[in-house]
Amino acid sequence: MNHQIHLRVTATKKPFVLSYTDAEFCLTLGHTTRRIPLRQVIAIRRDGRTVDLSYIGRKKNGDPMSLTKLAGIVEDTGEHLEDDVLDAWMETLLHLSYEGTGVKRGRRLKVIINPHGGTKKGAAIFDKTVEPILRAAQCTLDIIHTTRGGHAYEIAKTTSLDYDAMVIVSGDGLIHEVLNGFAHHEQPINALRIPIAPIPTGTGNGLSLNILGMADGFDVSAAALNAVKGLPMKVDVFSLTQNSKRTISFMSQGLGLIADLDIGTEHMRWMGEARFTYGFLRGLIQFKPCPIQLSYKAVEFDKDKMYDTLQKRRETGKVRDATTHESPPGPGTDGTALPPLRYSSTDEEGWTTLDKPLLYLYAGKGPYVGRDFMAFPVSLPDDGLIDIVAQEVVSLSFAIFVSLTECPSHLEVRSFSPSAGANSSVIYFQFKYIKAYAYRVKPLAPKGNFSVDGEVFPFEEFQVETHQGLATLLSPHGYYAAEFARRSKPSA
Ligand SMILES: Nc1ncnc2c1ncn2[C@@H]1O[C@H](COP(=O)(O)OP(=O)(O)OP(=O)(O)O)[C@@H](O)[C@H]1O
Repeated sequence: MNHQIHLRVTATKKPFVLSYTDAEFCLTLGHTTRRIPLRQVIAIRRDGRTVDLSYIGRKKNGDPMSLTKLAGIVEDTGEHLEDDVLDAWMETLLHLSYEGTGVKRGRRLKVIINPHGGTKKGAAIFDKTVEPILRAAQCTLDIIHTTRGGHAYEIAKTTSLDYDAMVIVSGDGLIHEVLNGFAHHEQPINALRIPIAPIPTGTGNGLSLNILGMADGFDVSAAALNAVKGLPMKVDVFSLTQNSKRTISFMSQGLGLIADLDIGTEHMRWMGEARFTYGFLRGLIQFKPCPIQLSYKAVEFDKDKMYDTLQKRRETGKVRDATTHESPPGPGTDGTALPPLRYSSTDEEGWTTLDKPLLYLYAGKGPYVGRDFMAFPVSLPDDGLIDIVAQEVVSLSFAIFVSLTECPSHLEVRSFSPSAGANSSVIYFQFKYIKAYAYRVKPLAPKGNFSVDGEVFPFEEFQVETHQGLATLLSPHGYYAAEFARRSKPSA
């Protein structure tokens, strides 16, 4: 169909000319044309000859995304545009914008809002910015505000399974609760198939950064668009077993300096992100080895191979044709139980034990664990592996030297990460970077900090193993959006 519509919006001297191709919606006024990817068009409807169009876009490059609603009266230029032709034109536009990109129209969404997350603005941000987008896209909303810690866990545990996605208006803490609620659902496998779409209003919004990338990771309109138009992306999660209790972790487990940064500076929240810089410097001065023994069932140590696999995944991994989240259950599961654990705490075959003292241990999934902190740069959503970063004490001074020379402008915690920020790649240095099926930690001292997805856990023996593709996220890309460039190895 090759029609154009002339739409006179109040106060414009000339009518807008609306047209589209298979990929873009074009909005022309005079000599200026705005091109909007069809993925960003969320609604068009008419009442008589008045047409309303809604899309998510940026006012200018570099601006955050926002909802634009354009309403005007269709004008005939020469030949009369019949109503049925106009309807067919609009329907084709909607079809290309939804089904054409593999997305069902008018999703049924469960929305969980934590009014206490981050700066406590989640509810207001939802009302002002997110809900208008979801409503404009004619989604059906079932909205609930949490009233206490643990509430999101209970909601997820008992949720009906017929939602197209669960929209979490909060930070990573609530995602952790929801995934654990799903894991305790009477049909855990089916519950974990409900895709999660985070709206970043917490303190730590690592998942949103990984899904949307650094530019849009904190943009609530981009996140709302993802809830409307994102495609299901399978993602691995971990079972963490400690004292016979099994917890689902989706992002990270940290011990030593890394955990001290988060947990050990809780009382300094008033400092904002500066508390991490403070914690890092304090950790350096204290230079405390982390009293643990690490064992792992490794799959890959070669960082070049990891990088190449990452690139290949990004080139070929775009998810298409994923209108539902109903992939078959994994082997041996009928949806009524979590997959059984593959490794016992005494399993030794194929396991390696590291006998060197560590400054910290950080393991997880998803490149970013927080703003500008790319802990696991070559992490893949669904390789069935956990990325483990272990910093040996012996190489500390070299690591600091390298970190600081790589990122002279970032004299803070992010510089100390195995890979820091969007443009650096420090993984070639003295950090041990391992991809593994599983790992276990035995504390060698009674006291220490241990954080799981940012939450405090007891400093006691634990074991972690991966479950490939067990959970589901909504994603615009089908891969983690974090940009990561390899640099050449430093000369010895
Ligand atoms: N209504 C509520 N009142 C108090 N705490 C709540 C409420 N709802 C959820 N919580 C708690 O808020 C925490 C999660 O917050 P969020 O998801 O924003 O993660 P976060 O960014 O890591 O947290 P925070 O902003 O608190 O640091 C969880 O510990 C959860 O139990």
